[in-house]
Amino acid sequence: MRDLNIQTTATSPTHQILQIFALKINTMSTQGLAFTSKFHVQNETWTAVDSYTQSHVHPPSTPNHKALLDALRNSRDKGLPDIATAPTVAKMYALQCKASKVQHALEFGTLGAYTSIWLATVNPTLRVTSLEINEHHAAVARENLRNAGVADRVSVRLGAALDLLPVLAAEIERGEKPKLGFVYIDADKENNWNYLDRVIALCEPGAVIYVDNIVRGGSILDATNPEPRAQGARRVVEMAGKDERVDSVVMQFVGEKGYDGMLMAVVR
Ligand SMILES: C[S@@+](CC[C@H](N)C(=O)[O-])C[C@H]1O[C@@H](n2cnc3c(N)ncnc32)[C@H](O)[C@@H]1O
Repeated sequence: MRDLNIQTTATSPTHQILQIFALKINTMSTQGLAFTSKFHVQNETWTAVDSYTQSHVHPPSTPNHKALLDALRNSRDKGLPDIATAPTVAKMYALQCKASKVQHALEFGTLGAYTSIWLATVNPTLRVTSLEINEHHAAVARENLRNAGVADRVSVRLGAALDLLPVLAAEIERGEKPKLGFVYIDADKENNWNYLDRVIALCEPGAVIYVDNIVRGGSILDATNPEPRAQGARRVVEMAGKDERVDSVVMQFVGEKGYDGMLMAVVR
């Protein structure tokens, strides 16, 4: 608890239930791969709940189960960092696209295309554009997308997202691509606000934009934290709250990847 400054007593229900460990612990995840928390906060109960619920709502018999597991394994084998979006969260994004009948989704930060594979496999007609600055990540992502059978609908673009965005904007402007119905911001956190600010104009009304890693184990509360990613989380929340183009909310969550949360902004 020392890292988070959360007030519980040794005998409080919160303490008994949560048992937050400041040390990294490895427990088996929902997909049989061990995850470690980015924020050094993991909890056996959170992981067990994810594991139990996912075994029912996303059992191994689900068509995309193997492709997702293969993508995680291949990414790990090829040396990508263990920072893919949690399975429950990625599935929630895929279901969000399904519920909103999204035609075109944009992701900032592809890594090994784990979320892109979720989006494209759950939504058979969805087109995904994903922006990635790291050449090796992009190469592994393309390989994973081919293996998952969705490479024809997911376009991984190599470069800095701020440079790639105007190219996509011109394509949308010319009518070569539909406006965006879903956006997932999960790249360099320092640019969270720059991405949100610039992408709104590319979205259709009602589009949903998520910004990941906002709560960061509670460290969003620390205004004095000089860490640029922590400041990036605070800035996007503060700026989105003032922005008349969107309605926003921050949702906290816990799970096998620890304690975090996302900003959701809906375009007016
Ligand atoms: C947290 S990972 C993305 C995880 C991925 N969204 C998923 O669900 O598995 C962040 C990725 O953003 C990429 N990235 C960092 N800075 C970037 C930038 N300026 N433009 C594009 N991608 C960037 C990193 O190379 C990394 O692959």
